[in-house]
Amino acid sequence: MKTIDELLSEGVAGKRVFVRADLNVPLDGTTITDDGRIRAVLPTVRALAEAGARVVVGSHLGRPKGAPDPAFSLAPAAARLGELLGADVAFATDTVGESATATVAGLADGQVAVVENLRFNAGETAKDDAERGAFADRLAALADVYVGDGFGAVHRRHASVFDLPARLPHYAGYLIATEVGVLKKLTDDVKRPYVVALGGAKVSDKLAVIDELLGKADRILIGGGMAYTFLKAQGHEVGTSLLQEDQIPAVLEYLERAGKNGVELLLPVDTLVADEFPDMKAKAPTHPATVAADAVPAGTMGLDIGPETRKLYASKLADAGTVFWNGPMGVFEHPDYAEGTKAVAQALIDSPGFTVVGGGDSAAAVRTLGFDENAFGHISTGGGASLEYLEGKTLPGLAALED
Ligand SMILES: Nc1ncnc2c1ncn2[C@@H]1O[C@H](COP(=O)(O)OP(=O)(O)O)[C@@H](O)[C@H]1O
Ligand SMILES: O=C(OP(=O)(O)O)[C@H](O)COP(=O)(O)O
Repeated sequence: MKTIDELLSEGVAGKRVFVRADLNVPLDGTTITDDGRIRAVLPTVRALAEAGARVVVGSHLGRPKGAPDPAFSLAPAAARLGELLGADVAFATDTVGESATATVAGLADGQVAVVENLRFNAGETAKDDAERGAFADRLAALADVYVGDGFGAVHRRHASVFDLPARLPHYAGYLIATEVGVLKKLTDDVKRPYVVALGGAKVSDKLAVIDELLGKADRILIGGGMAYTFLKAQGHEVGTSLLQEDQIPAVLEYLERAGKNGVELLLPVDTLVADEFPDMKAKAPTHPATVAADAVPAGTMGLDIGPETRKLYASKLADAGTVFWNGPMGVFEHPDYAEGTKAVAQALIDSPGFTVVGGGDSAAAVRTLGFDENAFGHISTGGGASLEYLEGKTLPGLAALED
C-alpha cells in the first residue's frame, strides 16, 4: 500500500487530490455533537494543503436514500473542518454536478473543498458494478490523485471507496495507516482472555460478525440493540425492541456453537425498558423500568442493559488481556439510558488489557460521557470496519489501495 508520504515526496503542488474521508459525525439538527471523525482526518488534509495540493474532500453522512436530503447535508461538517484547519473550506452543494465542478475548478494551490454527501447519488452504494462505475467516473473527473482515509467506510464496496481508487493513482492517508497498524496488532498478538463487547443499533451488520468471532474471542458480551434478537431467539418477549427476526436461526446456531467451542457468549440478565423511544432533544426524564431480560413487558422497548448486567459485564472485563468494544450498550445519548455504556467504558479503563473502542457512536459516547480518550489503548473511527478487519475479511477500501 503506497502511503501519503510517498505522494508528498513525489510532489502534489497544483494537483487535485480527492480525499475519501469518513465525516459521518453525529448531529443534533445541524449541530455536530462529536467531531472526532473530522479531527481524525486533519493530519492528511493539512499535509496535502501545506504541500500545495488542491484538496477535494468527499464523504458520506448517515444513510440517505440515494438522493439529496437536507437532513444529511455535509455542510456542518465542512464548516467544522474549516474551523479546525483555521482556513476557509469551500463547499459544493452537489457531489459531481455543476457546483462541484465549479468549486474544484476555483481552488487555488493549498485550498480545500468539501463536496456534498456522496450518498445523495444512487451510484455511490449501488450493487450494480456498472452503476457504481459510472458514478466513480464522474468523481474521477474531479481529481488527479486519490487518497483513501475514510477508515470507517473501508468495509463498504461503494463507488468512492472501491471503484474510484481503481481510476486514479491511489495512496493511503495517515488515519488508515494508523488504524490498520493498531488493528493488525490485535490480530497478530492477542493477549488472552480476549473479550469482545458488542452493542449498538446496526444489528444486522454486527450479528453477522459473531460468526467469525466465535473462533477468535474467549468471551463475547452482547448489549445494545442486538441483545433482543438473542432474547427473542430464546423464546422471550422483547416488546418493541430492535429485532432482526431473519437472523434468529443464525443467532441460535451461535449460541449452540459458543457452547461447543467453550466461548462465553453472554446476554443481558436485565434491561431498562420504556414505553417509547426517548425524545433525544428534550432529554426529559422518561421513567424507565428495570426488568429481568426474560420478562420484557409486551409493548415496551429495551433501551439499555440493567444494573445486574452492568456488574456481570464489568466482572467479565476485569481480567481481560485484550478488549475490543463496538456499539453502545444502550441509547447513551439520553441520560436515562447511558449507565450501561458508562459501566462498560469504565470496565475497559479498569481492565489490565489492551483496550480498543471502535465505531463512530462508541467513540463519540466515551468522549461525550466524559471519559479520558487516553485511558483507552486505541479509539478507532470505524466500528463495522474494525470488526470486519478483526474477522480477517478483505476490506474493499483497503484492497483497492493495495494494487
Ligand atoms: N437498545 C437499543 N435500542 C435502540 N438503539 C440503541 C440501543 N442501544 C444502543 N442503541 C443506539 O445505537 C447507536 C449506535 O449504534 P452503531 O452505529 O451500531 O454503533 P457504532 O457507531 O459505535 O458502530 C446509538 O445511537 C445508540 O443510541
Ligand atoms: O458510522 C460508520 O460505521 P460504524 O457505525 O460501524 O462506526 C461509518 O461511517 C459507515 O457508515 P455505514 O454503516 O452507514 O456504511
